[in-house]
Amino acid sequence: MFPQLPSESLTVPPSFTTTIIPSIRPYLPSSTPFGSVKDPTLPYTTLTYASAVDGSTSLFPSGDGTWQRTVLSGSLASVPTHYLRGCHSAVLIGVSTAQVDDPSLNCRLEGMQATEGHGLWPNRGR
Ligand SMILES: NC(=O)c1ccc[n+]([C@@H]2O[C@H](COP(=O)([O-])OP(=O)(O)OC[C@H]3O[C@@H](n4cnc5c(N)ncnc54)[C@H](O)[C@@H]3O)[C@@H](O)[C@H]2O)c1
Ligand SMILES: Nc1nc(=O)c(N)c(NC[C@H](O)[C@H](O)[C@H](O)COP(=O)(O)O)[nH]1
Repeated sequence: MFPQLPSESLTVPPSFTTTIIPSIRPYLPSSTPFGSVKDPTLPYTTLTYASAVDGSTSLFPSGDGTWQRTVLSGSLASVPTHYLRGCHSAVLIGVSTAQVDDPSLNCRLEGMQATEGHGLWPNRGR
């Protein structure tokens, strides 16, 4: 059994504000001047994921045939995840993630306005 991903509000460590935010700010949608975007008619997209050392993003138990919610990262890694959620208009996930994780996809970072979940996922008939 894996522990649940943390659902409480997340405290921002001072080092995140002083070192991490300045390094990712140039890549955020709100900081990117239209002139540097190749095609401004396309959505500005940021890819974020957690992976194990072998590159896996989730357990897929053989015999079962379904994805399984798999906790790979800790609460410290949740801080940039939620910061990015707060900087984007929507979060796109796979349909299996919606089925297996039932994620809230909101921003629970202290000091950033808490947003309602605003996830999108491909339907593919499910
Ligand atoms: N670690 C993370 O950061 C992270 C993030 C989100 C979800 N997850 C986990 O991922 C699992 C579900 O993932 P999902 O929602 O993307 O599943 P999904 O089944 O909805 O989507 C996977 C898609 O990838 C396609 N695909 C499979 N192999 C391919 C290949 N070789 N080339 C091209 N396309 C291929 C499939 O046809 C399918 O459409 C859950 O267990 C969830 O917990 C992990
Ligand atoms: N950062 C991160 N570390 C992980 O170990 C892991 N498995 C994910 N993957 C995404 C995860 O599977 C969930 O779908 C959402 O992180 C849940 O989102 P909520 O907290 O409910 O808003 N993401």
